[in-house]
Amino acid sequence: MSDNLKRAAAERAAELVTDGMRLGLGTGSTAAHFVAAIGERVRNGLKVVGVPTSEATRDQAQREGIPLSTLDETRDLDLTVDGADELDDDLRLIKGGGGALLREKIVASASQRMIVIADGSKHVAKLGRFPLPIEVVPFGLTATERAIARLLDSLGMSGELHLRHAPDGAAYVTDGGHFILDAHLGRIDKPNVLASTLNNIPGVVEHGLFMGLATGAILATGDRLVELGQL
Ligand SMILES: O=C(CO)[C@H](O)[C@H](O)COP(=O)(O)O
Repeated sequence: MSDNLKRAAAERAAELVTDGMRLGLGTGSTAAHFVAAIGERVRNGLKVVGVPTSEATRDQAQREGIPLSTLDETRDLDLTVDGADELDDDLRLIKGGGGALLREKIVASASQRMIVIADGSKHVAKLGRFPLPIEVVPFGLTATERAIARLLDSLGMSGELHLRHAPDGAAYVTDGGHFILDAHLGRIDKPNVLASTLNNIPGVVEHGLFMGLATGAILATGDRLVELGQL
């Protein structure tokens, strides 16, 4: 996706922000355009407070001069704007390509509205082409991996689980100190069932299926912005 398309979706989302809003600030290259757009508006007098979904977003928002808070101080958010790796017609998402799924899901869950910003190619008929990130505790990694594989098998799904690595070759570690297993499933026929059962496995901290959280989406295609759900 070209950076211009990401920016276009992000700038449309920034138009939804009004004085006094408590914002969830997403993570990733598309969300970074939103944070930049809000930063510019803050420098021009907009009064908002942001709760970042990752240390990377916190650093960027601080550089932009956006006043920040935590979910402990600011429990209810008005609007979260975040990217996604995939979304379907029902606004069900796969997130976590950037590794921030746990905080992203906590922040989205504390928000009245969650708007997804993405390019049109992320809009799919069926979720699962993008590997599903599953955040797991390092302790008992192999046992957790086997339990996930058994669950997938019992749901009639197959696919490989790959431990995510950082560019230096070491295991990728999330902001919460966990590992990520990327589940290469190809397609997810029943995302609701997979989402609820994955959470029952000890060792699984969270997964990248976001069900019933996004309320709207702004998708940038080559020549226009497509809006889904409620903005
Ligand atoms: O879920 C995410 C991070 O955990 C991102 O929102 C997702 O990976 C999309 O990123 P990008 O906007 O860079 O394509």
